Amino acid sequence: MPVEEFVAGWISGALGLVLGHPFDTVKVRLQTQTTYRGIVDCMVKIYRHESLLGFFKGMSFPIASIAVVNSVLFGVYSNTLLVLTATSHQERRAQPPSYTHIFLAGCTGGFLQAYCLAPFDLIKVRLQNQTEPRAQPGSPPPRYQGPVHCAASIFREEGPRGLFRGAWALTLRDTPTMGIYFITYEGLCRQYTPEGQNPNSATVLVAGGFAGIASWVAATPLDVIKSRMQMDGLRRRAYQGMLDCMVSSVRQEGLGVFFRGVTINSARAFPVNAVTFLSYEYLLRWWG
Ligand SMILES: C[N+](C)(C)CCCC[C@H](N)C(=O)O
Repeated sequence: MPVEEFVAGWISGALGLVLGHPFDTVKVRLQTQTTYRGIVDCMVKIYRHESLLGFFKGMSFPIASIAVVNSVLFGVYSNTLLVLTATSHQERRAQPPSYTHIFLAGCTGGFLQAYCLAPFDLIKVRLQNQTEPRAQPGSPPPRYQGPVHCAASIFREEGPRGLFRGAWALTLRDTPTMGIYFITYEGLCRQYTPEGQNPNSATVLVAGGFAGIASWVAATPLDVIKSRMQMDGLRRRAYQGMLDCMVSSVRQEGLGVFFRGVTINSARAFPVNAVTFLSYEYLLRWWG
């Protein structure tokens, strides 16, 4: 099994992640809290109240986990294509796989990475939602002091299954939308590249950026439900399950609730995924 794809997936994922984390914090807050009037209001409040560091809450864990998550995604994607089409990464420019195969490989990668991502994503969301400023003498400490403390507290208070809260919603969110992700990327690359050649950097950046946007727009409704399920169970359970969460969110906030955070998600998705695909492609060409 070729391993370069796993390593390239890891490095490219980490580069994209740091760039996108501040957007991600704003997104999670807009989706789960009602105190902010919009993107700008949320940014100003985070900055005033928590300083620049507020934007980077919950980042250390994703950085550690992206090694597993993004390498599973890209590694499984590429190796599934190898099984389906019997072509290696190097051969795929000359013999491009069909869109059905690309979609299936993307869904497989998305499905498997969702399980690795679930506990890390839960901890990220819980930490991002702590609005307390940095510890000051005399002020009560925040509920979770850091990722490890957060994981241990969830384990203690909500049991081992608590670490997988929201995992179902996450899997449903990622399986089809990772198919969309790779189809959009390949489709745009093929559109702007003469047959048999490698796409140039500008094409890779733009195709990667739009792949990120397309898959995130499709993923946003379940992303909102996922974040809410993850925050549930902190004090008392508000939702009986995913369906109940959907129904009561729509009842209280209208259908628009499914698109909370879509603007900020797209603004984040373009640079993050442009950088992810560019570094992925170049690392593989460089090794290959
Ligand atoms: C499938 N879904 C839309 C959830 C994600 C697609 C892009 C994944 C990328 N690592 C990012 O963080 O943007």
